Amino acid sequence: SQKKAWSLSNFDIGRMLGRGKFGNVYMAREKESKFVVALKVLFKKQVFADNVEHQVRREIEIQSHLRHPHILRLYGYFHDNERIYLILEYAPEGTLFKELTKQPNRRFPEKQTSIYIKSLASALIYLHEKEVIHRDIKPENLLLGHKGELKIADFGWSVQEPNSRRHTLCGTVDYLSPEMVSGKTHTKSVDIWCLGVLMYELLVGYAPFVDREIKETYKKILKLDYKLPDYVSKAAAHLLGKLLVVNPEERLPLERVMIHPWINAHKN
Ligand SMILES: COc1ccc(/C=N/Nc2[nH]nc(C)c2C(=O)Nc2cccc(NC(C)=O)c2)cc1
Repeated sequence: SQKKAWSLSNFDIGRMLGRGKFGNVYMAREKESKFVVALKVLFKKQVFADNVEHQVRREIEIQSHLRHPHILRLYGYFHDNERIYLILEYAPEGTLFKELTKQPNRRFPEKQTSIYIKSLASALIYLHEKEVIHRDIKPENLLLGHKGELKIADFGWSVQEPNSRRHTLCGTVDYLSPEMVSGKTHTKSVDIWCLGVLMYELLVGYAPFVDREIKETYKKILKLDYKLPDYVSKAAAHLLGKLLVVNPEERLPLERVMIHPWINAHKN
């Protein structure tokens, strides 16, 4: 809902938060309200050169209509001759990836991991009700709010369900589901697979199917070839076994993830 027409003159630009392929993200403050946002600047030249204009339009269309505590808000957008500006929620703690690297042994305690996975599952239930598949759930695309709460960001790859990926992949292949590796059309269930890959990575410190060779990673994904270190609890191993399932139909529905004993163990 684009209520007001924004422009760069409405904002004081702060420090750069990070840089992406299509442009950078800056802290910014809206002059009248003093409200702090993140301004994601995309260069039109790069967007058109890589033919991802439809992806940017989709990111704007989808994210601007979403309202969920664990989904980063898109408040609005505007453009000038060279750039497209996305006015995004500011999450002070940065990416989950950065937080992961700061942990001892680069992995989270099981209780903290279960809180992140529960937040993600509830956001994915909301997204799936809106017929949106995210498809790119990984630590780099998850941000942390001021209370350390998780926020799904970067809807550049989300699509209306069902869909077959149109574009060549960029970034890691570690999160690819078997159906995406074998180029089959995929459904919302791809996000349940990614939830399993993320759960593994947060508990262990690296992704389950990681390998130096991409082809080896593909083979491991298709054969479900991963090892669980012995410090992973039985309850966590049980849930992982229900998420990392080759057949999309047999993956544990997100509603069942929400009530799994490991997810609610921290309740006591
Ligand atoms: C380098 O240390 C950092 C610490 C915190 C941040 C916070 N970023 N917060 C954001 N709120 N809304 C958006 C969108 C963002 C954002 O895109 N951050 C971002 C982008 C690219 C890289 C990173 N890197 C890290 C380490 O967080 C953060 C960004 C960088």
